[in-house]
Amino acid sequence: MKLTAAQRVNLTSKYAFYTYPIEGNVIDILRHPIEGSHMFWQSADQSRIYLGIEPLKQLIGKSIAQISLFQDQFQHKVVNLTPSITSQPILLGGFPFDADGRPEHFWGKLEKGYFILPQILFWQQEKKAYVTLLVQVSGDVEAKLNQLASQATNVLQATTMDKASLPSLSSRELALPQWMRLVNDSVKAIEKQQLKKVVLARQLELLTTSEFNPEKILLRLISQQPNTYCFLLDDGTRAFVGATPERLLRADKNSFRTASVAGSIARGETPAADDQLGQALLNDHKNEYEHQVVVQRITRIMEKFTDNLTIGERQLLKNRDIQHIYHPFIGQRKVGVKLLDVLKALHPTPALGGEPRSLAMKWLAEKEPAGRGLYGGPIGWLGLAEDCGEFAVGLRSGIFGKAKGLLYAGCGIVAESQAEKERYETGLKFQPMLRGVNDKWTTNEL
Ligand SMILES: C=C(O[C@@H]1C=C(C(=O)O)C=C[C@H]1O)C(=O)O
Repeated sequence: MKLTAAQRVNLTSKYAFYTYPIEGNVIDILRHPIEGSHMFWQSADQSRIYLGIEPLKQLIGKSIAQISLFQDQFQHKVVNLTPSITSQPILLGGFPFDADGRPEHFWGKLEKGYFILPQILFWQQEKKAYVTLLVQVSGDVEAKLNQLASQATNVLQATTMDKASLPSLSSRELALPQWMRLVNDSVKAIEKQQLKKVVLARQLELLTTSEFNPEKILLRLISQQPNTYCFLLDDGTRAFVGATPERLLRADKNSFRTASVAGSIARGETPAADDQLGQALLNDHKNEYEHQVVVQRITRIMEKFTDNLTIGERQLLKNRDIQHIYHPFIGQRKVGVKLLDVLKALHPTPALGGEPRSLAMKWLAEKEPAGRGLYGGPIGWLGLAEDCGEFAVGLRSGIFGKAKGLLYAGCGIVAESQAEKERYETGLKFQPMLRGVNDKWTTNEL
């Protein structure tokens, strides 16, 4: 297959980029072996898919402010703004839940944030697939372009990986008694009115005698979990993989969108049972309170950054294994407000941290049994030329090495919480990843 250039744009005095239409779809490329650092991201409505490989830059352990500065510096160099936002250079990656939180060394280079500026970006919009190549304009540009084009072609033409058998697995809930005690201690702190809400996470360790294949886990998640953001961020040694239902922020030219997602219950086996569970969730005082804490904070923040903020109707967000209370938010961007300004103000919402924010973060950093790495952090893409992009909350996820994986799940604790019920709720939240690792497996077997 030969790539025929559709469009060349000299975006900056330093970079040019070339976009080519390709056949097929980007998800199928995941069936080919991909070496080195790369990231895949698919929006929950599947309207936008990215697969970035061969990074020109890796930005490791950078704060939101530092990534914002990188974007500013890039924008200052822009001499020719592309007419379409779809084929501009983007950063792909994730921020940590809390860079100052408890360490968890298993995350390796990903632990405190990891972004790539891919030279080869496969992307898909409205069912059409493209590849955009980013070339530095110095030296022999033609040779560099040819080199990248042949690398992209090799990936497109590689032989599909075998349908390897599912790995043999064992699992272990880590620090469970300690976590249950922490639920009780958190309830006491809430009763003393030190805290209003805090979200406690725990880990499930997976071990295999063979090797985990993160791409295959991702492919299973894509087919098993419609209506979720599916992602994989791989630095070459560790892969963070997940299928999250929660939008943190989407920025288009004129609007910002976010969502409150909090309050959870299982799915029912029949439509009637499912409906009954959904109604029970909507009518439950504890879950509604957990949700309202999130709505109030998000409203306060979004009012600062948008005009005409609209909060959509309260509804149920249903995923394969779990349903949540949910409100969509949309507002018009105020002039001069950047995506990352809003992201910094929103993260972490009380759906993942707690209320008040700083007290909850201190509580988690001191008391949670393990560090979260990128779990619960923003994961997504950022347009460098035009300030658009989308970040989801990195939930229903896990970090994988060759023979070990760590899954994470959390739940909101308020005064009415009971440790055993919260343990059950986190069990439900492990389920999507367990299914992704091995579709014959459910938490009932833990
Ligand atoms: C913390 C998680 O989920 C978050 C907590 C929820 C809750 O407490 O009900 C619901 C959705 C998410 O905002 C998780 O999945 O790990």
